[in-house]
Amino acid sequence: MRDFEIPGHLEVRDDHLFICGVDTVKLADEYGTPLYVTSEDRLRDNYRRFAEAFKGAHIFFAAKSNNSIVVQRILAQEGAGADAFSGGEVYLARLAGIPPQKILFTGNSKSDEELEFAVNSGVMISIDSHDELMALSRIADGLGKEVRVAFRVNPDISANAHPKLATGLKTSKFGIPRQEIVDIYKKAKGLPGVKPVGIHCHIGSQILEVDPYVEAVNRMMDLVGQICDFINLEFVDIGGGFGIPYQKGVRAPTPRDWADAIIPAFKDRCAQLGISPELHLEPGRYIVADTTVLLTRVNTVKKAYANFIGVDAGFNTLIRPAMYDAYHEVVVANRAGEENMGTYTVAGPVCESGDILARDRRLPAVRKGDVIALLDAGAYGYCMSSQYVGRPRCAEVLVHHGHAELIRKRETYDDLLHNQLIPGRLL
Ligand SMILES: Cc1ncc(COP(=O)(O)O)c(C=O)c1O
Ligand SMILES: N[C@@H](CCCC[NH3+])C(=O)O
Repeated sequence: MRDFEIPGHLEVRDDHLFICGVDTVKLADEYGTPLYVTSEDRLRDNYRRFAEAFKGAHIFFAAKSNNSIVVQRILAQEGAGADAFSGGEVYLARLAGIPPQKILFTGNSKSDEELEFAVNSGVMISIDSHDELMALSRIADGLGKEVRVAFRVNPDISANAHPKLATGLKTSKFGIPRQEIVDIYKKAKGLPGVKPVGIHCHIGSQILEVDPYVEAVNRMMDLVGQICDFINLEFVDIGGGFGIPYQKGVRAPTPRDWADAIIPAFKDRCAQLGISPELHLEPGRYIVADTTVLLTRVNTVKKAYANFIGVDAGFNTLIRPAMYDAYHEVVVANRAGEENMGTYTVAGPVCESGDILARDRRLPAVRKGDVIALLDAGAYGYCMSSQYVGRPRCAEVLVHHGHAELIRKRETYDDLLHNQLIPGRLL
C-alpha cells in the first residue's frame, strides 16, 4: 500500500498506477521498458500555476532540465521563453518555436562557435566572464550585429542546496564576482556589438526556502542601483532553482509562496530606485519534474545483504540517485494497491556498486516481471541519460487526456555504433 500522497495526475485504479488516465502497466507492455512517461496535462498545469503566481514576470524555461522538443513545444505554446545553456539548446529552443527574443543563452564556458551561432540566431546572451565579453563583442561586431546581453553575477549566497547543486556561492564556477560587476557594465557600454540590457543570477537548484531568493533580489538590486545611473536595465533575471517535494514529509514552497516573497522585495527596491525593469525567472525542475514517471521492469529479485530488485533502468537512465543521492518515490505499478510486505533496494543493470535507484523501501511483495515506477523523473532524467555499459537509451511517451503517443523512439544496438568509424586498415 502506498504510504504517501501522489499528485493529482497519478492515481491507483484496480491496483495499477495510472497517469493522466492511462494505465502505466499497459504502457510498459506496449512500449517496453525503461520508459519515461510524461503527462502533457500536468506540464501545462505546472506552467500555468507558476506563471499565474508570477503574473507580469517573464518565464524562461530552463531547457537543460528536459531536452524533449515536444515538452518545449508545449511550453512555447503556453508562452514560455527558454534559458538555453549551449548552442544545442539554443537550436532546440528555436526549433520548438520559442522566439529568439525570449531565449537567453547562458553558460560559463561558451565556445566562439557557439557565440557566433547565438548571435546569428538573434538570442540574448548572459555573459559569464570578461574574456567572454571581449570575444562576443568581437564576434558580433564582425558580423555587423548588436547582441542584447546580461551579465551573470556570482551573488555569493548560500541557498542550502546540495553541494553539487549550489551555483551562487563565491567558490562556484558560475558568474562574475559581484565586486567586479559595475566595472564590467561600464566597459561593455563602450564596446561595439553588445548592448547591456539585463542582469542575471542563478543561486542553485532544488532550493526549498524562499529567503535565499529575497537575499538574491536584494544583492542584485544593490548592483542595479549602481548600474542604472549609466545603463537602462530592461530586466533582472533571478534564475531558477525552485525545489519540489520528492519525498513524503518534505515541505516545498508553492509558486504562490515564492512569488509572495520575491515580488514585493523586487517591487520595493525598484520603487526606491524609480525604475521598472521586468522580472525574469528560469524554472526548470518545478515545471517538469512531477510530470513524468520512469517505468522499469523487474529482471530479478535477490535476497542477499538486502532484498535487491534488479530492474532494467540504472544510472544510465536516471542518474540523479547516483549523482546526488537523490530520492525518487517508488511505486510497484502493477501492485500499487497491495499491502507493503518487505523492504527492498532497487538496483540498476550497470556494472557499478553506486547503481542504486532507491534504498530500503517498503513495498508490496515484488516479483520478476513487475513494473516499478519512479516518480518525479521529468527533470534531469532522460536528458542526463547515457549509453553506458552498452545500453541503448530508452523511449519516451506523452500522455494527454487518456491517450499515449511515442515522442522519442527507443534506441537500438545500431545506435551504439552511431557515428563510430572503423579505419579501413582494421577491417
Ligand atoms: C542558469 C540556470 N537557470 C535555471 C536553472 C534551472 O534550475 P532548476 O531546474 O533548479 O529550476 C539552472 C540549473 O540549475 C541554471 O543553471
Ligand atoms: N542535474 C541536477 C540539477 C542541476 C541544475 C543545473 N544547474 C539535478 O538533477 O537535480
